[in-house]
Amino acid sequence: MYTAIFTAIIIYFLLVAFRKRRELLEFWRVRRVCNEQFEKLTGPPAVPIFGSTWYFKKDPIIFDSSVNISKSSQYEKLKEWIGDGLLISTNEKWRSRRKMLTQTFHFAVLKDYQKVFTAQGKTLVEVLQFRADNMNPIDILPYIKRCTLDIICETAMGCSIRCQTGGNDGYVNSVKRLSELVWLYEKTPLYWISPIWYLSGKGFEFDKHVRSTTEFTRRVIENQRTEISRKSSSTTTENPDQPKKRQAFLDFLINCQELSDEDIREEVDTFMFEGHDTTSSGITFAIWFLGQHPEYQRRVQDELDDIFGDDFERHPDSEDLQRMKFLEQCIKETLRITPPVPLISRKLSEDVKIPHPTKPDVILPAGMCIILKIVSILKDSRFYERPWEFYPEHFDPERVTSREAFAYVPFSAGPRNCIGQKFAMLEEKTVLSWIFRYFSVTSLTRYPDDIPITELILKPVNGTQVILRNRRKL
Ligand code: HEM
Repeated sequence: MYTAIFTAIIIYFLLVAFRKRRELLEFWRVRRVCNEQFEKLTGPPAVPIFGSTWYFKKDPIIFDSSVNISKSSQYEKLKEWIGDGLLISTNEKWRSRRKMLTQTFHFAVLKDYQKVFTAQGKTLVEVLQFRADNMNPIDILPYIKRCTLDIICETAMGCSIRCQTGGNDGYVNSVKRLSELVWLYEKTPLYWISPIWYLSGKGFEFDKHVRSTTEFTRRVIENQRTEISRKSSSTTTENPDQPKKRQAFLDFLINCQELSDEDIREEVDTFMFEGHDTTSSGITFAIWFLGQHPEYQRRVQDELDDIFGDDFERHPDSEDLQRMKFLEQCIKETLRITPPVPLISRKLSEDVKIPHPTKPDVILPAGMCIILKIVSILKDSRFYERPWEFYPEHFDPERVTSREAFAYVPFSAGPRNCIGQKFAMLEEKTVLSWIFRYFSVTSLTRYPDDIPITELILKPVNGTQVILRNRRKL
């Protein structure tokens, strides 16, 4: 019996090795070159440490390379869900999509999205009002997450799933569970063996959620196509008195006509993934930090009171948002200490030469996967005088102008930087302005005691327990 099981396992591994023979040969070649190169470096032989990631900024290098733009195998599981869209694709496909999609973040389009941020931010504070003035703390993260999900659904797909007020739990839970399962897969090498992934039940669960989210997106695309063609064949002229419907990201993709439904599905799901967990982490950490620093919170509230007085209903417009300068500094400082995307990785398409200060150059060979540790770059004491503290003064205008551009990379940098960074900053500013107009916040846990942990997106290990007090007399 045992011999049979053992033989079956051996046969399975031999078959896998045969199917993957090219990858294995490539792996041994890269490993041999790396070992030769690493011998030139100081440090324990088994753990080659490349000095500081600062090397990657200099000369050849990775961030601003227009050649080394391919993502590593770490993104493969994610690909089964979001497909080969802008985040994962490479070479010509990525270049043409990037050019096309850049238009959807044009200033005029962002202005339309801004209306969604404002409306959903207002719903958030209305929901939270029922939890304020209560001595029991709440974990703020799930509330913010539902708000950012509502925002991304409406801006990306033009449909409202109203999860802040209890709607469409199925889709929301699937998106949440998929992010968890992708991370679990990445950090557990045993799950990379397909039978173990499926025998554990996780594989089937993952496939089920992939089916349900992608079917949801496909249905929305189909409905939107029908709506667009109904309108174009309709003979009735538009009523000029009726407000014009906002264009969603999806409308733009459908109107492009170069993309198939599956191409559109990939891009919409990529935006759904990249565009809500990241901003919910950024907003939550900002609330948490300001709740630990009453002096900075007071400054933010003074700035907001200067803009809105005691009017709690007025929606912020672009001019108001531009005036929230100190709030912006706090958002940037939060993204510095706790960057929602702490690590990114690349598979090198060509050799990269790294000049070594005392020894011959080090060569990172083509084919090697490297990790860029954004979270460490942002704590470099050469550029931040208090690297481990929440200190929004790091973003005083005179300090910013004297700093190297590549020292601040929460949105990555170079050609593969985050296409949604302006969207994200506007969204964070709008939602946070509602929160601090309505509430004073006290955080019950402190940084660094409550350690931010790396999942796909950074999160505080014990959640974000806060107490909210209404600033408005009800
Ligand atoms: C605070 C919020 C955000 C942070 C910190 C962030 C950070 C990043 C980072 C570090 C990358 C590079 C990833 C890599 O190289 O693997 C990236 C790429 C990307 N982000 Fe964001 N992001 C944020 C919000 C958003 C939003 C709101 C959207 C969409 C609405 C978005 C869409 C994308 C896309 C599509 C890419 C791939 C771009 C490409 O490869 O050309 N992100 N983001």
